[in-house]
Amino acid sequence: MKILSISQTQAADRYTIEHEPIASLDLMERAAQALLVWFLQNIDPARPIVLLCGKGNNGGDGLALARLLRANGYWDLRVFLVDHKGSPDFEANLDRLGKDILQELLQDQLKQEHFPADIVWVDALFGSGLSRVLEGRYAEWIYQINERSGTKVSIDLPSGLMGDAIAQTDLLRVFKADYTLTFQYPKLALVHPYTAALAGQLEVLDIGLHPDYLQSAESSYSWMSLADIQSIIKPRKKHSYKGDYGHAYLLAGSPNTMGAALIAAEACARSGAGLLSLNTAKETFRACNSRLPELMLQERSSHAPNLEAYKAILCGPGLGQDEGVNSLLAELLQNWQGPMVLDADALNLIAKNPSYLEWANENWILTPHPGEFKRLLGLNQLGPDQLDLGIEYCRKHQLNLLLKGSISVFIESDGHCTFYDFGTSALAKGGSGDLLAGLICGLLAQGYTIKDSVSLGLALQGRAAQLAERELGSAHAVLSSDILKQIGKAYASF
Ligand SMILES: NC(=O)C1=CN([C@@H]2O[C@H](COP(=O)(O)OP(=O)(O)OC[C@H]3O[C@@H](n4cnc5c(N)ncnc54)[C@H](OP(=O)(O)O)[C@@H]3O)[C@@H](O)[C@H]2O)[C@@H](O)CC1
Ligand SMILES: Nc1ncnc2c1ncn2[C@@H]1O[C@H](COP(=O)(O)OP(=O)(O)O)[C@@H](O)[C@H]1O
Ligand SMILES: [K+]
Repeated sequence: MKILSISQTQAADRYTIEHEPIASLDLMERAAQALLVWFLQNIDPARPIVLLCGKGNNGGDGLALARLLRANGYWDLRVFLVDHKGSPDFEANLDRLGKDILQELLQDQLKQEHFPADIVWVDALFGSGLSRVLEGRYAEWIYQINERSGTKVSIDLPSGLMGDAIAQTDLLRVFKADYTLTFQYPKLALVHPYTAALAGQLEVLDIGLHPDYLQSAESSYSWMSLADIQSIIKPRKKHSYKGDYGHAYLLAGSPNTMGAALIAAEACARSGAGLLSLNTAKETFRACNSRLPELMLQERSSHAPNLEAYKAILCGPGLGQDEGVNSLLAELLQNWQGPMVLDADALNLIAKNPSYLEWANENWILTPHPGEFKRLLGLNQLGPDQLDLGIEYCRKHQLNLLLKGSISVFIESDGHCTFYDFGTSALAKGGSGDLLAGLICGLLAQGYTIKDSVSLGLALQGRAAQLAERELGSAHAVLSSDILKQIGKAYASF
């Protein structure tokens, strides 16, 4: 799915109004119906709800939702208005709002009143019409609600978040949502690594905007949904042989960090790769054989072996950074032209030796977490321009970057970005990145394209983590070893 700019989003609304055709007010009603469905599925009708409504169409959505909530058994509602005057659709919905719903002008209540701890705050102050950073009373309200407890739900965009002007966003003047219910397409700020956390959990609601507009709109950002994954998976053939599924080669592990290599290796094997060789320190062979007997082990020396037999390579998990490893990595980077995943210490060694990037090509996939990404860019801190810097890096060196995070972004060598929201907080633990790198390498070995390997790798990692979480009862307790065991069920779930 394409991610549209704010001006394209507004054009999509206008196109739908003109070509469906549908009245703007009826489109707002459809949006409010979609919001209502989410509330019915997620919010207990007994909970107290406060809706904060601005004077534009985002506020209009809030008013329409208040009316529908009341009609569906949500009794404890209060509507706070910024103004009684506003956009035509706002005013029409204010007229439609039953007088039995408590309406107040927003003044000092947020500072002075006590609100119950289980309150639901609905943020309908500003959406895609926000044109500048919030100031004065608006900034003050946002600040006060952010300090309050309760569940916070933003309509379309958290107020204060500029949909696609990331550099202009002041992170302290944005409503901090637990959920953002956005219409039809994700907006860049909702998935961008600098601002995504402000949106909480993102839900994309279909409000039936005209598909022709989306088809013709140009965008270099897209959003992958789990529904897109099934078509990527290649079934395993009955009359097949291990040679049909590729031989993966891992340069990973050292005596103190063998776990990372073994997690990556097991993920690689469970992804379906036919054969797997691990080049690692001799002292670790016993541990490797007992943990993963399927492995073929190769003793590490400072020269790369003949690589002809291999289909894909992964370098980095638990590798260490000593001189022997460094020269071995350099030799591999220079000589190997096939698909290759570079993770962990391989990234740290590239950061220390930027001249290695002269050998880069479109078959390289670098998979940094934010710390590694900073090192690759030579920065102390990642700011609002981090995605642009990543795009520039990919174009300059003609390689691919997977920026990992709670939402991950895959940047291709032509600068196109794909965003993925497949994971869970169970993955916020050592080992998850090794597991992902192993999966991607195993998929590359089976002949999946670079993009499909990344997409399917992320989908398997995310779904397997969800399944492990379900089985163990909580994200807290999930280990990479638990996630590895769920890879089969993750495949079956698509
Ligand atoms: N069109 C459709 O069919 C559909 C649209 N939908 C909904 O409409 C939303 C977009 O609505 P919108 O365009 O009316 O803008 P919105 O975000 O409500 O704010 C505009 C108001 O804010 C003001 N303002 C701006 N910045 C400000 C600031 N820093 N500080 C203070 N004020 C500021 C601005 O005033 P001005 O800039 O003129 O001063 C204006 O009064 C979209 O997000 C979705 O929820 C859905 O119903 C689906 C169908
Ligand atoms: N809160 C989260 N939600 C979803 N995915 C997450 C979250 N935290 C981490 N991840 C994923 O877990 C992996 C962590 O990778 P990394 O930091 O390299 O771990 P390690 O080096 O310990 O293996 C990445 O794929 C990242 O996208
Ligand atoms: K909002």
